[in-house]
Amino acid sequence: ALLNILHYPDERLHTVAKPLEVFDEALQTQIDNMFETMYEAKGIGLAATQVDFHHRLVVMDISEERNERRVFINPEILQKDGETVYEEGCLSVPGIYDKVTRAERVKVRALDRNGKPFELEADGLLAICIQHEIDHLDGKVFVEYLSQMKQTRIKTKLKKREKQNM
Ligand SMILES: O=C(O)C[C@@H](Cc1ccccc1)C(=O)SCC(=O)c1ccccc1
Ligand SMILES: [Zn+2]
Repeated sequence: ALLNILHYPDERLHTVAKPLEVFDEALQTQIDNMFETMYEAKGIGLAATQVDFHHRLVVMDISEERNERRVFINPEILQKDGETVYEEGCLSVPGIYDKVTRAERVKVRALDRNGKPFELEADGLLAICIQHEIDHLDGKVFVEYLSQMKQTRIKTKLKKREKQNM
């Protein structure tokens, strides 16, 4: 089922997600609904926070063919190195793209959808996306890296658009 994606500056996007402890059928449904929502919204990642589910769960597919599903549960970044700048977007901040500086490579440990631990060394867009999604789980949206002036302009712009769409 398609889930509703929260739009910035919705306060719920600043919630810090709790670790996932229960691996039941409901979780599998939540994961499948998040993939369906991410693909429909043409995203390459989606954090549970964005669909108002405040547990540490991220789905991702950065492949061109849209057929390489990745699930990260209770993800932790073990190592960061290098620095890279990328023009990011966010499904919770539609139509806004801006440059963000992040670590070029990350080593991440997480659980897969069956609760099995794994470690991954990532670079490129995968590393950027992992950092962007874990920020969401920590209640952080990429626009918060931009200047105050830009953040104010973005809030005003999105507020106006929300009012028009009422
Ligand atoms: O809001 C999200 O978490 C999804 C977000 C993930 C992301 C995109 C680009 C850089 C970092 C993280 C998106 O998928 S936004 C969709 C989009 O604009 C985009 C898609 C592919 C590459 C770049 C941007
Ligand atoms: Zn985002």
